[in-house]
Amino acid sequence: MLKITIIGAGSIGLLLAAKFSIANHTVTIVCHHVQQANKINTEGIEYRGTTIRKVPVQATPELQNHKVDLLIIAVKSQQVSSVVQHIRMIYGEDIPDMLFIQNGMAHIENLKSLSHNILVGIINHGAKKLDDVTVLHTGEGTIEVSTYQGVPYPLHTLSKEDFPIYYVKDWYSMLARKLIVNCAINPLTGIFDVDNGELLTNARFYTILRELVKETSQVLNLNYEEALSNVQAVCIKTARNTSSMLADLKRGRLTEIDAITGVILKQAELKGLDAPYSRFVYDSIKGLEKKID
Ligand SMILES: NC(=O)C1=CN([C@@H]2O[C@H](COP(=O)(O)OP(=O)(O)OC[C@H]3O[C@@H](n4cnc5c(N)ncnc54)[C@H](OP(=O)(O)O)[C@@H]3O)[C@@H](O)[C@H]2O)C=CC1
Ligand SMILES: CC(C)(CO)C(=O)C(=O)O
Repeated sequence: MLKITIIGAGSIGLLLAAKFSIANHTVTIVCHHVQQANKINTEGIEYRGTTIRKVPVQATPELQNHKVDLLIIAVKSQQVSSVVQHIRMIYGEDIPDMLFIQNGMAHIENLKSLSHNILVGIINHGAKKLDDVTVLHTGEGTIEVSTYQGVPYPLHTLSKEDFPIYYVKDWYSMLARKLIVNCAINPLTGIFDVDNGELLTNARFYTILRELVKETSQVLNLNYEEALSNVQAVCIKTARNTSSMLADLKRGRLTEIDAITGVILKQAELKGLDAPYSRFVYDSIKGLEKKID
């Protein structure tokens, strides 16, 4: 059994903490606020999926210099930079193996200064934090992980039949595949205020979705047909999901648009390509964020 510390007690942090604790791993979750840590320590985490379970989990408001097998960084992309600095401050050079699970690709910039064992992953689950101790598993899927650098702890020990984790050889193509999904689904659901499935069932939205997939796959030099069928499959599988971007807008929070569409716009500029659909959705989401201010 592994010793795991999870930094970030939001939707994904709570989901992973509950699932790994149910599987008998020793999990500590680092919360941003002391009240949440206290609540988890007294009440545990309530996992709501096909079953409902109260799971005892240890929580702390401060990352501690404990030897663990794996440090999972489950914060939003824009929070990774300060979390990495904090990890360095607490652990010095003796940092445990780390797993970063953010959407998009912007967090990769923050990993370049580290010379430690690093895994990156993509989460194909839907999760929603209902309150400090309750997480709703809104869409069951898989987790894919890949080695970004070094020789991290083999993750197959964490994989379970009902919560599978697959190893992927090439981290870049794994993240690029997910990036196209997020570039297409997240901003459009945010702009139109619809669940993921409606991007397929509404013919006008679907036309725009296809153009976005065409444009982003061209910028990333990936096959359009494969990318489109992957995006369609995710829309079907997560048809009733509120995307994380729409959820952030509804909660009055900044979105991960810079880590998602922002990356495509930078790549397009470097390659001298036009990306008008991406530019449009980027500015639209930034405009919606301003409305929240
Ligand atoms: N939710 C989902 O279904 C999916 C999410 N993802 C990706 O997973 C990542 C995490 O998403 P999600 O869990 O939804 O995000 P949330 O915003 O729900 O969770 C992030 C948590 O990290 C906390 N946090 C921020 N900074 C720190 C810090 N310095 N120390 C400790 N905790 C901190 C936040 O606290 P506070 O709220 O106080 O800022 C928040 O509780 C994102 O990149 C997202 O795109 C991918 C697929 C699906
Ligand atoms: C796969 C998808 C689009 C599921 O909603 C997601 O990753 C997100 O919402 O950020």
